[in-house]
Amino acid sequence: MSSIRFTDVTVTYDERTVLENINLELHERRIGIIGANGGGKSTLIRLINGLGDPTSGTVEVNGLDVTTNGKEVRKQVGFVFADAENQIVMPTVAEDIAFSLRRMKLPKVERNQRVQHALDRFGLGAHADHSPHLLSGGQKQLLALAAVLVLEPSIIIADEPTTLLDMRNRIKIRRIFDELSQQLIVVTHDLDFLQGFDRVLCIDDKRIIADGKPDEVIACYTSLMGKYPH
Ligand SMILES: Nc1ncnc2c1ncn2[C@@H]1O[C@H](COP(=O)(O)OP(=O)(O)OP(=O)(O)O)[C@@H](O)[C@H]1O
Repeated sequence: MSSIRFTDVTVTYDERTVLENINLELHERRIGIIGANGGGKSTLIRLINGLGDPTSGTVEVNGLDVTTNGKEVRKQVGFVFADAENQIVMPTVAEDIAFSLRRMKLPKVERNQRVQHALDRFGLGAHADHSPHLLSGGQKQLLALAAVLVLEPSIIIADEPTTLLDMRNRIKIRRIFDELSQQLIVVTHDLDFLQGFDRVLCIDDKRIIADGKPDEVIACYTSLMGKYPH
């Protein structure tokens, strides 16, 4: 299993500290991250593939410092954005999935097979030749996941991957996630989705305030939410 290590990580934007002195080792296969809006969840996961740099401290992925080895780390870490629209680069759904495979320089036959498998797996086959921009919000979310999973990265990070999905697709994504052998880190407000995960972290006020099995961390988060004024 892959390994991610945060050592004394602080992130400050315009003199406002968003994460403070985070020390963390992530080895488990399925890890969830929850917490209040604006708490620093996306900031934390973006550090794992160098989408942001720590203001101080280090983040390592499989022994590589992310700040100095960004390119190598990004080959190992697939990132699914919360706004799937950000990930669309090609004129058709099939080409969009194929695009991410280009840099792997696979033989054409294998590339086509992988694209077809991804289209089938995510129920997008009927839309293969359509413009991704014409897909529904949930279908775009499925496409964004497909385009990352097709690369088979050793770590997959997904920022709120189920927000726009109907129940059927949510169950489908959960099943796909359960079948993955890779390490998976999911930021979500969908607490039920985390049942059965190996570890959940709750982030609030710059720090990790709970870290453990889903039930105990969700209980902590629920009680925290109750303390906010309505
Ligand atoms: N590039 C940036 N420049 C300035 N401030 C930023 C930047 N990125 C994030 N922030 C701020 O950092 C704080 C944490 O944002 P972040 O997106 O990490 O929170 P989050 O826990 O993922 O929130 P949500 O649940 O709403 O998605 C927010 O107050 C946000 O405004």
